[in-house]
Amino acid sequence: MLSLQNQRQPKTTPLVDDYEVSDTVLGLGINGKVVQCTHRLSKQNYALKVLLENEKARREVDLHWRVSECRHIVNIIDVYENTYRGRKCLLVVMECMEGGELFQRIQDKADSAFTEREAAQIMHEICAAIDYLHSRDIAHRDLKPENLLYTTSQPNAILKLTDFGFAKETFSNYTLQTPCYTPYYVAPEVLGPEKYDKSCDIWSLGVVMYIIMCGFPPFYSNHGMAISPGMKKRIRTGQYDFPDPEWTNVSKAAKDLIKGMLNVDPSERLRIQDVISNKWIAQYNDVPQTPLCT
Ligand SMILES: O=C(c1ccc(-c2ccc(Br)cc2)o1)N(Cc1ccccn1)c1ccc(N2CCNCC2)cc1
Repeated sequence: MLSLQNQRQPKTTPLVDDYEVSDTVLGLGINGKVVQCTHRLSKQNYALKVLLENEKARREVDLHWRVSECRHIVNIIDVYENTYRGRKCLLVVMECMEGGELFQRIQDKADSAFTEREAAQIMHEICAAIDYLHSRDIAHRDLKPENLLYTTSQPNAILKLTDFGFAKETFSNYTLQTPCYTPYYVAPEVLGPEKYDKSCDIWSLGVVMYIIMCGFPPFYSNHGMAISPGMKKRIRTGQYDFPDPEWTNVSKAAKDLIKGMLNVDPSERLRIQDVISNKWIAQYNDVPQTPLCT
């Protein structure tokens, strides 16, 4: 069902008329690569994401465009639909996030991590982005530190969510407005399959919070491989802990919040409203500045 949102239309004039495209690859998204480009008139630098035009790419651009005003989501400046080497492409011009990835900042901390208050502030910014999405019935579905970028490398930089390659609308196809089945026979999964898309964002949020607090993930394979049967089992059964020395001085509030997000039962798992209103997040300025160094 095509959503009746006032969808913006991509420009069909050549992007190269307005921007000079450099071959500096800034990153690789799920659906396409990101290069740097410069606006010819303002000389301003931007990030350009090149997507081969298809249904998936159109959905990514449509969903990202709808939420692009959020302060904690990478803004879309312009979208062009051009034919490039005989292929129809969607060219997405976005603000240039010169501060790099949250992943890099965590790695730069090497084996330590952030102070508990810095971690709470980072979580507050990510929660603002997820809350903006979930309240508009959109799930991101690929929340990870690599998709969280800083505007600049300054201390007051803003953290923003990007890469909507896996994003999905989560509206239920059975609402009071469209009772398309006789209620007697409608199956439970028809009434609300989508809620699990949103709750998988909360699980990822729990993993991200765990990593920014201690510098390593709650679930990992013991030989540093990507995934292993043991790791899958530990995720499915929620088998993780808060090992000393990294977690010795961490507040109970922070650990309880992680437990609420890493609940293996999606229907029991915290919702974004529970997380964003949690004291540890809401009053991140009052969170103790406990150094989380190992
Ligand atoms: O995969 C990781 C890993 C460490 C750090 C990260 C990491 C992941 C994403 C981000 Br964003 C940022 C950091 O991942 N492993 C598993 C592993 C095992 C064997 C060989 C290679 N890797 C890991 C390594 C060490 C620890 N420990 C350090 C000492 N205290 C106890 C925990 C925990 C996990």
